[in-house]
Amino acid sequence: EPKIRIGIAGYGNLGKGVEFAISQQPDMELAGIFTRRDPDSVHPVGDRVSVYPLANVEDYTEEVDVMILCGGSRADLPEQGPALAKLFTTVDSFDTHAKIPEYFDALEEAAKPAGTTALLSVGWDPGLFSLNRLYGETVLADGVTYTFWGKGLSQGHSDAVRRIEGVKNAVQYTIPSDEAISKVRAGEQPELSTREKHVRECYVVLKEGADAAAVEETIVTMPDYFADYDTTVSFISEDEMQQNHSSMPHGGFVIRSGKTGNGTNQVMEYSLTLDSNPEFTSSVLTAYARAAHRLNKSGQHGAKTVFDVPPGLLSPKSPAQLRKELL
Ligand SMILES: NC(=O)C1=CN([C@@H]2O[C@H](COP(=O)(O)OP(=O)(O)OC[C@H]3O[C@@H](n4cnc5c(N)ncnc54)[C@H](OP(=O)(O)O)[C@@H]3O)[C@@H](O)[C@H]2O)C=CC1
Ligand SMILES: N[C@@H](C[C@H]1CC(C(=O)O)=NO1)C(=O)O
Repeated sequence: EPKIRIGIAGYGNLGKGVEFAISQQPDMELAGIFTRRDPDSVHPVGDRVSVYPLANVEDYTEEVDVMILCGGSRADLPEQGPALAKLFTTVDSFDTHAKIPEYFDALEEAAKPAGTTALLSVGWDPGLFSLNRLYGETVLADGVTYTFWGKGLSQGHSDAVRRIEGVKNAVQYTIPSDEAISKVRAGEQPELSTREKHVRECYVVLKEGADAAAVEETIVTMPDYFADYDTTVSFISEDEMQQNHSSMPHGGFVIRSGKTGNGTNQVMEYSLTLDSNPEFTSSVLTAYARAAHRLNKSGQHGAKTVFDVPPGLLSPKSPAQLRKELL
């Protein structure tokens, strides 16, 4: 079996994580990195990795089996996703939850006629948490589901703030409400609004001469990202950013508490504790790249989500080997 040739579109936290993840896969090789910046300004981990201008990506359709899209969900993927799905089988981590249906349609429109396969919203949320919410609500039909994130750094929210005019650098931490979590764990099945479950803390380095009040207002009112949350914004120096906010831990859990029989209590839980959000997310993207390649080869074209991917396709092991490992 020839190795699956992976391309990376966009070299940031995720792009670097995918480069690491590929090196852990026996059946994959990195065909190249594609960036909108000057390729000479981008320094991969591996010293023999080719870096190309994204503008020339059409020249590489014969060299790449699966392109993993590592751009930002708010400003990059809405344009890059459909454009690249016309050329390649793709996997991305699109996470602007409210816009997933319209993004799905745009990818379907691009991939179907092109005979490519576009796996969208792969990661942990959306992604593995989505799967576990589905398992919970289908297995425990009578019940309630809760998702809590953090305390940790949300890459989607951090990226969204970094794109605001006047912002030089930014990170966003998501903090869950301990009170809400304890009510859920006590089995109280509370009704919780978005605002009652998490608060968001942003740390921002401004560009020279930027208007702090205008940046703060843009953040706290940002639809789909901050408008529904209590959000604080602190302005710090680049030194403070480098000293205090260089690691990207995160995590969280999905919990389904329900009843079976004559009111028997049952609880399902899936949790993550991540020292590196991007490296974990990149590992999910890379496993799903294997599945995307197989789906495409079997004629499954168009847009797909994690709900459409049989789990066995993620594994480098044969179906026969997996069957031996069911228990
Ligand atoms: N579904 C999920 O569970 C998760 C989803 N995500 C998603 O992943 C997205 C990407 O996150 P992340 O990798 O942290 O984003 P980054 O900000 O690190 O990178 C986004 C893009 O910005 C460009 N870039 C990166 N570094 C620089 C730089 N120093 N100067 C200029 N441009 C730069 C790159 O494009 P180029 O190389 O072309 O310049 C890159 O593709 C997030 O927006 C989020 O939506 C993240 C985590 C989990
Ligand atoms: N997509 C998130 C992954 C999780 C984290 C999160 C949040 O903190 O709001 N929501 O979903 C990310 O970009 O890190």
